[in-house]
Amino acid sequence: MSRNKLKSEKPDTKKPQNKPDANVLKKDKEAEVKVKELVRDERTHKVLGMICLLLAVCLFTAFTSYLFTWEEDQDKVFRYSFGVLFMNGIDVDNLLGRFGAFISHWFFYQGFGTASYFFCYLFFILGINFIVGRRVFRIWRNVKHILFGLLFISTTLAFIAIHDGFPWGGAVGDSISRWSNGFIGKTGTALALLVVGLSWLVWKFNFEFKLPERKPKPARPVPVPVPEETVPAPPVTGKGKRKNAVKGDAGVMVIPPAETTEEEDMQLVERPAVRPGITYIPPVMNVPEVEEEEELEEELEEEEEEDPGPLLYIEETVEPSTNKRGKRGAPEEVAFEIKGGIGEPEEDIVDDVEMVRDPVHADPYDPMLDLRDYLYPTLDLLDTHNHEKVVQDASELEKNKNQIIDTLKNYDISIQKISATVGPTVTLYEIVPAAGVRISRIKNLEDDIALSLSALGIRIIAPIPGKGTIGIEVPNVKKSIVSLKALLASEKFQQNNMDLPIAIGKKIDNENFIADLAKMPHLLMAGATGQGKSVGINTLLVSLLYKKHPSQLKFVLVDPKKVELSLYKLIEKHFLAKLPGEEDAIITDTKKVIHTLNALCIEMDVRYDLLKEAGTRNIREYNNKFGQRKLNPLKGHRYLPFIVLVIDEFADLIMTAGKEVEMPIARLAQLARAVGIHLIIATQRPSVNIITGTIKANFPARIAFKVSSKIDSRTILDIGGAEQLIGQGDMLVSFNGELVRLQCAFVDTPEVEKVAEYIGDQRGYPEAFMLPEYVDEKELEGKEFNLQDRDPLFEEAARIIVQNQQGSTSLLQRRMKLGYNRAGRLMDQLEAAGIVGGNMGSKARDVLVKTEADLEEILNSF
Ligand SMILES: Nc1ncnc2c1ncn2[C@@H]1O[C@H](COP(=O)(O)OP(=O)(O)OP(=O)(O)O)[C@@H](O)[C@H]1O
Repeated sequence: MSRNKLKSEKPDTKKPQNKPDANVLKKDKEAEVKVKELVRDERTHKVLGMICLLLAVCLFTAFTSYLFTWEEDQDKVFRYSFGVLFMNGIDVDNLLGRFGAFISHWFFYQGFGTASYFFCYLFFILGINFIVGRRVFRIWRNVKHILFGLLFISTTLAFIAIHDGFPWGGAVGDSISRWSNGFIGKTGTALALLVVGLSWLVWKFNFEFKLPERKPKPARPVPVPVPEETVPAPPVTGKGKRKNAVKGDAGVMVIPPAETTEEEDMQLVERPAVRPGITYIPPVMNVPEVEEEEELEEELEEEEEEDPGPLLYIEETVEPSTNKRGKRGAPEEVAFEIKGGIGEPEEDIVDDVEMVRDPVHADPYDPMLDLRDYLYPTLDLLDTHNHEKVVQDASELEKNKNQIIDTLKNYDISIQKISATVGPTVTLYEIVPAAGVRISRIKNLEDDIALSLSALGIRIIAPIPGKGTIGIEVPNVKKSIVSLKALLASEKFQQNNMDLPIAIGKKIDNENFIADLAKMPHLLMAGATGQGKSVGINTLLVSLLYKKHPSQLKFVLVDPKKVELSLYKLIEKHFLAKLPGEEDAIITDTKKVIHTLNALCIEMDVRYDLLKEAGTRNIREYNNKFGQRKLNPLKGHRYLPFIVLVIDEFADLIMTAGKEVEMPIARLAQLARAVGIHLIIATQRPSVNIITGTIKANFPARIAFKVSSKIDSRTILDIGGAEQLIGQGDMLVSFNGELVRLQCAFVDTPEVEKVAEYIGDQRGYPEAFMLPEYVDEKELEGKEFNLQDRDPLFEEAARIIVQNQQGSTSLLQRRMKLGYNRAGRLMDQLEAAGIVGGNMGSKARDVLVKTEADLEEILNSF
């Protein structure tokens, strides 16, 4: 393996003046990072949690003991005040000794009386939240309740037990009660307390003060065409109500179609959300099965909106309606309220869990919360690589310019104007030929001009697309390195909104070339050995690691050379995907490559099914919808991370496995972009038997490092030129119909190692992302099965297939949560039992049994 070491790394002798300052800054930043890490550290939270719980228990013990010992201890606390804490000779009866006696006296007598127990509760919930690591209790809401409780209960108790020696309401309750007695009298205070207490209960439980409805008299003969009572608004606040809305038919508010008058129709036009005669179904959680719903309720109960799991979803079934009386206010109110809830700051949400649980009020699902503490790698892990500003000798420029002019003159080509753009490794001389000079003439003289300029790597671009000029690229004598760090620090990289941003390199005009791999949508790289391919792959992978969260991206790494990508093993539990049961996430064995590629095809098919069911066209829309909880995880929906497949030495694979590798790659390349699977394929030998027509046709974005022949250049880019590159990361990128010369960004192996370690040291998922199981059809073929040895899930699978009239293995996988192997075996058994037809390749099998009754008959006959 080439260790990607800079060939000419020199110690930096000329340190700039301001260097020490930069170091100071760096250290400060590190210290800050450490403090932040400490504050975010799970263990710090757990320790804090335990301290809070200890405080809660101590206070509870001291308070409870105080109830029985206050008379004995009060004198001593009065007499010695703070001294009671420190004077050894004082005997107190409180279970927590002098501390207990003092603290309880302080809370009860000087504070809030019995309401002080709220403090135990406060420390308890803080402790639980810290220990569990998520907000089991909502602190702000509880603090509001506690404050109210402290004031209300202490005042009420002080008011009731005004003459009792025990400090029921403490000094606070006593003061408020006395002030109120003086202000509005005892009766006024009693009434005020009653009203406040009742108001709180009403606010909390939202009792209905409805007079019993008059039941329609069934015997009454006169037909009433329209019911008198208005349609109640779909419930959004009461818990029970919402539950009603969820459950089955009862939850779906169906308003019978009604005839409208012309006038009403006119109004309806103005309010397009409400049209006559259409059923209105409030946007509720549409859970298919009651058990599932109950499970969901429990989950939500635990979760609240603070930790949004994937279980909350919304089925988009809102349809407009009206009722006869024109009481469109009811449904509209709901819609209005729902909208109002979206985007409200969480802590400001009115104090009712139900509203929060209303699907539309729920927070969007954020996949990043799984690893919420994840820290993106920092730029200081990367090196600057004696990155100097691109400067070129004025004399070199002058010399080249004169030589170009002279050479062209020798061939009777005169020019109007010449200009130069100095890039990191190459300078572009742009020539405007004199009127009447044919461009093809210059093009034909390419080799002669190169010879005359006696420099390697001259590339003539005649004409430069979009300009009427001719370009001559001449390598610089002194080349500068483009460090990946500089690219990643650029605004273009930091601020972009791309799905999979990759920093590739710098153009000749020093503009950073940053592209979206998701748009490419796949990338083919070729280059002779030692020209910068491995560095190129690292550059791409590292730029993705700097921008993506582990929940958003997974790599499938194929490395037949076994050493190039091994560094990434460290991030297995964060960013890598692998086959179930495999030990190594980085695939080096050809057989396993075939399995992995086929597993990716299955993942692609499953994703397509999910997208179809969700009515979305691509992964972005799908994930958005899932994020808004509109897709039911119980139906197999899940957040889909992007998957980037990287194959480092494609030629090796094709040589050993041929079609078996080519077929799935071609399938993936053709279809996988919409479902977020993207391919980066690199090869040393870009010959036609390796980069076949099918592969080429599906890889519109291609990168060529220096190759050994013009033919190779044509194979990869469809045009010559790559053979004239100068190596060391000099590349041509063909993307969006344009051919651009770039200097690839450089990232050294130790830097990649540091980034991988930085990520690997953090908490990851329990294991790598699992790809679907793949079983070789050939291995299954010819295996007769005895119907007596049916899979225990056979009957369930048969019912699912017949109910859905769809003979698809992925349906079984999703519905029954099975691996591909088992679902495939089940399908074969169903075929043997005559329930489904034969395998039809990528299409679903025919379902031969049409009704469930027929199926039951078959099942009973076994
Ligand atoms: N972008 C770059 N900027 C500067 N130097 C580079 C760049 N890319 C590569 N190099 C130099 O070229 C050397 C070889 O690069 P690299 O290992 O990527 O080649 P390769 O094509 O992967 O070779 P092989 O196929 O034999 O592994 C590196 O060690 C480095 O010194």
